[in-house]
Amino acid sequence: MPSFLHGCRYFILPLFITVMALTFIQVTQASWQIWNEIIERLPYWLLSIAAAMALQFNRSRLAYLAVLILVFYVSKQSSSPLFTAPNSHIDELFIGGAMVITWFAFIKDRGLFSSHGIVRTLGIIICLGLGFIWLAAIDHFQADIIAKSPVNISYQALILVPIILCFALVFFRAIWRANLVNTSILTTLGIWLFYYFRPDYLPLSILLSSLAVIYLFTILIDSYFLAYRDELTGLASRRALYNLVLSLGRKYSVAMLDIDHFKKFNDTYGHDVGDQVLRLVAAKMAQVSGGGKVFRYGGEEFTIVFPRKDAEAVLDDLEDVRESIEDYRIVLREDKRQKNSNTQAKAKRSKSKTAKKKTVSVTISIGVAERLGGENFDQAMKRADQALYRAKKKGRNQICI
Ligand SMILES: Nc1nc2c(ncn2[C@@H]2O[C@H](COP(=O)(O)OP(=O)(O)OP(=O)(O)O)[C@@H](O)[C@H]2O)c(=O)[nH]1
Repeated sequence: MPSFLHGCRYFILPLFITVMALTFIQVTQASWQIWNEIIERLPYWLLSIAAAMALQFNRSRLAYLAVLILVFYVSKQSSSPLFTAPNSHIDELFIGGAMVITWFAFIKDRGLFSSHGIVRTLGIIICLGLGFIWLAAIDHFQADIIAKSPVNISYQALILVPIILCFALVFFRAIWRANLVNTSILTTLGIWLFYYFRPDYLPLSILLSSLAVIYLFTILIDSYFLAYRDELTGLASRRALYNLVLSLGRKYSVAMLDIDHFKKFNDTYGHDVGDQVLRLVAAKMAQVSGGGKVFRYGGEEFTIVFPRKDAEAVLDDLEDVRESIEDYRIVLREDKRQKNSNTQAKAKRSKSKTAKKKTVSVTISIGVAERLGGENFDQAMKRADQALYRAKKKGRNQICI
């Protein structure tokens, strides 16, 4: 389960913005009616661009959804019998569509032009088919169900059953795995169902164009994070550091931080525990005071840049970081293989849970340097690196200028 902040960023905020934007568009309807002709064409362009971008950035689920929605829009706009025929099965189409969207919430992004592509196409056909089967079953057993049900159950309520189920599944998935793609898929289902229940609230062209814009934003923001965030620790990456350098003034300090004896630590506890420790140490560093900006430079090395500060001024902030890491007792997570062992072992473990909880700790060494007149960032960083080397030489777990 993601943290509250993570959930706000990837789930609550995007949904809130979407609802506010659609409400705003609805309220200001009168002012954009004159653009209707252009607005009706927007979904063709935006959905095609979203599909192409999603494909380019390996977001195949969004690519599929964009194409399916585009086909749906074409069918709604077209007068050809090929497209108007499904419109007489609107309930089936909406239930099937809801199932397709739900299925996409649970599968992974995979190459479109591979065996996965065939499986996904088959899945779409099956989900759409299930919509038809469900309604045929309702038609067939309706009388029986209504007669045997202890509560008064209507035809509409029976249609709602799979829709509510789909929505609940996608909703909880989006909370559990809070990321922009899952939130986009939830929004797709929300808009899909909203159009089914309230088709007159907003034109379809507006709803689908909004979806395309949401997909484009998702791809854009995801790509930004991919380029500028370190995946393991969630800190800004080295590329982001060099981006910051472009906007640094003349006065700043740079600190290089390195976990002590991390090779030994990895060798003793394994690489997975090493990763876990890297994440926790990074989280402690991210709390640095004094306006420091933290980056994962690479491996077990981190960089903190303090704009507009000299080295003396940041010593206390860095000392706080060093101490907080030294004092931090890291509780090791259970090994997955251990978790799967038999129930007897589990019972034994739970009995001595608190007693046997394994904790480890690490220390860091820090080298810090302020920019001297005429120096560029690399030169200042090199001196911070030399200071770090001195801190290691002097016995580690300390700061050197
Ligand atoms: N678990 C894990 N280990 C990493 C990662 N990146 C680098 N390492 C390990 O970090 C260790 C760095 O070791 P060294 O550079 O020899 O330094 P050290 O053992 O920390 O010793 P000192 O720096 O001299 O205190 C290597 O064993 C790398 O494999 C990572 O992403 N995850």
